[in-house]
Amino acid sequence: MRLWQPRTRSIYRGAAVKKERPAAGPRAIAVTSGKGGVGKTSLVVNLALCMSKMGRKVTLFDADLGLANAEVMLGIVPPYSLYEVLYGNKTIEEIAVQGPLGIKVISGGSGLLEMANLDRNRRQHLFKMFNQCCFGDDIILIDTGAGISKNVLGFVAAAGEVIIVVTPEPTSLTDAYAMIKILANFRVHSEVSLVVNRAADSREAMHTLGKIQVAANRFLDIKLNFLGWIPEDRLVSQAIKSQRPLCLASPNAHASKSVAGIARFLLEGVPPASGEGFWSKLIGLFG
Ligand SMILES: Nc1ncnc2c1ncn2[C@@H]1O[C@H](COP(=O)(O)OP(=O)(O)OP(=O)(O)O)[C@@H](O)[C@H]1O
Repeated sequence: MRLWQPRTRSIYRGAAVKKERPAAGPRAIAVTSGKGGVGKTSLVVNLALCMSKMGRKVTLFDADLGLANAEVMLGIVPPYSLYEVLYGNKTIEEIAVQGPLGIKVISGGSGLLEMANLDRNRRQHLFKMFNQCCFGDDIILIDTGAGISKNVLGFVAAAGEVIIVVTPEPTSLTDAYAMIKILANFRVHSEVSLVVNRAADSREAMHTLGKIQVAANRFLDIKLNFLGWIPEDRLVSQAIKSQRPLCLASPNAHASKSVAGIARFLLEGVPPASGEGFWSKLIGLFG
């Protein structure tokens, strides 16, 4: 499987160009944050649904170790996780659960911890199963979990694109910057995309973006792409409480419209170059 490299684009949103999916396989996008609780899972879930509404075949890989929040937000209960694939004779297809609008959900669960202990044959086997399960997809969205652990960085490194979610809070900014710094210093990605969540208004969003951009320009060799901002919206919390994703429960909410805009931008931007496949890279990194 091959996947796309991050896009080259200025920090400000520009004219969108229709993007075609490469024949070789899905585009893998890791969504991460540095700090926890900034709205990463909420973005992944709603992005997946918006992309599905736009006619794309989407797999959501819940790689948030121990916190299967994406499933809770979607109101689904996958009976199995990657653990049963590794130790219980299940295939990835068997553990994948159909979510709303036909999105496919793969739960990493405790199997994520076991990936580091696989021998060569089992790694190859797992890679083949991932490929079979996701080959026909357009997009794999990965909810990586927060922090800068080996596990999170493994998923971020394996994906062709990375989105970092940041809020205007100083702690979120600091942690997002720390993540960007690691990606830049270890040359994991030459560019990353940013989404500012929970901003009071566009001014606050731009201010937040500006702070990261100034520091990155000064100290880091990495390109930042701005995908958009999502306002503070009480309907986000209501949707989570009712376990009905925001863009389905309240498609006209401000936050829903913002996520839909981000999905459009991601799908209709400039086509990036192909790269190595997400699953093979991931399994190599963990092996
Ligand atoms: N735009 C928003 N407006 C208001 N509240 C929001 C918004 N986005 C997220 N939240 C709230 O923030 C909380 C955390 O959201 P979420 O679980 O998506 O974050 P996370 O970054 O995935 O967290 P974790 O690090 O635990 O995985 C939720 O309770 C949600 O209601």
